[in-house]
Amino acid sequence: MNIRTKICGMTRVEDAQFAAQLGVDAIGLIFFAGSKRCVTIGQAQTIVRAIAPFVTVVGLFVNARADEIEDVLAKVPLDMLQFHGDENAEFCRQFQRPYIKAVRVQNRGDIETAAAVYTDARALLFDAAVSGQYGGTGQSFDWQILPSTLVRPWVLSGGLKPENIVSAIRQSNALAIDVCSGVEQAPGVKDKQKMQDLMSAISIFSTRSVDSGC
Ligand SMILES: O=C(O)c1ccccc1N[C@@H]1O[C@H](COP(=O)(O)O)[C@@H](O)[C@H]1O
Repeated sequence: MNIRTKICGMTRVEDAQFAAQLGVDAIGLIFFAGSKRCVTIGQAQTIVRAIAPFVTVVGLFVNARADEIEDVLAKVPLDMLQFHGDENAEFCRQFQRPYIKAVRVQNRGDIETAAAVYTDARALLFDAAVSGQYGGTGQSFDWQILPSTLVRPWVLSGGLKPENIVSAIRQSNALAIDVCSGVEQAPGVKDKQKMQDLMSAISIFSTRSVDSGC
């Protein structure tokens, strides 16, 4: 089992490049003015140009207008969209891009409802529910609330950090994680050591072999 990993809220080229070198599967760029990690189109273009191909670039939006998202898509080559607000399925599916829908989890019903509604989402992303905030809170939720089987691919998120990631994966059986504030030294400024510690911690789940034998 290899844990698919996204590190979100990149604002600096050096952080995105370092994450890519560590082997993350995806980086997230936040286009939401309410976030301390919000990037301009110019910043996003610079980051995307600087990272290696085959690292998925995810654009995160919160209740943006469709024309705002189209404008970003016309200028920044995003591979995937992440909707972290109150967007409905019809809205999410209009952009001809795979999308992730964030669900702020309070109870198991939230998960079941989202799975029934966002039927074409590439994945659901389960985050903590914090009153008045959409995400990036550093808060986790009760991982044991997650059902043992779920028909849709899903991503574990919310308050994940090097210190709790192994326990989070063990308790939730997550195959994919999204980490933002837990690997920062300040909002939008990633911490190299924390990113390294995170990737090192999840490497215990890796089944990738470096055996060069034929
Ligand atoms: O990070 C933000 O500023 C943010 C703002 C608004 C919506 C989502 C945001 N980030 C996403 O929130 C989750 C959890 O973040 P954290 O690890 O608890 O800090 C994650 O998916 C981020 O992509």
